[in-house]
Amino acid sequence: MKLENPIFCALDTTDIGRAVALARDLKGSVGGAKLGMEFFNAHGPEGYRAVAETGLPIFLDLKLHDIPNTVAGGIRAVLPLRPAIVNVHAAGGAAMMRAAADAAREAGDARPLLIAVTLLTSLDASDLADTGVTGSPSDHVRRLAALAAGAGLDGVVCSAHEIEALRRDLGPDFKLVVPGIRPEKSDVGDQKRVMTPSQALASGADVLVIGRPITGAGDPRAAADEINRSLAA
Ligand SMILES: O=C(O)c1cc(=O)[nH]c(=O)n1[C@@H]1O[C@H](COP(=O)(O)O)[C@@H](O)[C@H]1O
Repeated sequence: MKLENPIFCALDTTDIGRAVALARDLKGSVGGAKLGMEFFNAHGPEGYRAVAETGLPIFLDLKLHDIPNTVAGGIRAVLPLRPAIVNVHAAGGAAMMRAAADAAREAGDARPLLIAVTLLTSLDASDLADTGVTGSPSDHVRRLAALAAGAGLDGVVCSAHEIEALRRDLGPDFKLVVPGIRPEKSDVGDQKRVMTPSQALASGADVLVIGRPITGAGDPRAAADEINRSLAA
């Protein structure tokens, strides 16, 4: 999937009117919209459809992580919405990811890309150590990404810092979806493994997931266009 515009804007809000207005406003300036637990838990499929009607491809970010049968059912339940991308947590293990991939294939030609979250971009080496995992974030991400590839997934969510290693490990076709994107001088907030949009794209990201730097701006479309200019430079 080489998108004309690699930016998927995270519409993290419970305000359905705002989400739809943002999607309409951003349509010519981003490649897609991401709807995650904040929006989907509040508005479900109906809210999803309201945003999807704008015509933007949707990344439905549910980060499923449960036993294989339950995750397969969770994926199956959202296939009628025809999302472009859905995700699970790689930490759910190979059997869970295989079950999710099998369920996604039931959509035939409308199969979404299925990707696995590796290590959240809000975590750094010290957070990882606190969870009892020894080794660097990069080693952890590479291990989980290899597991995801082996289970038949299309790609992973990772930070921009792992892109080069993952490209070496898993080749050019494995999709790398990258949040933790912060333009120069913008507020990092709760993200820890961050990079600028242009550096992340140059490293080889397929999708840049960007939320607050766009949605928190006074003029979200102008913020997205500014990022686009930085990508073209
Ligand atoms: O799966 C994700 O999309 C995701 C994974 C991850 O490791 N880090 C991460 O920030 N995200 C999502 O990406 C978006 C980033 O938003 P901003 O930090 O506002 O740009 C949020 O909607 C997060 O839920």
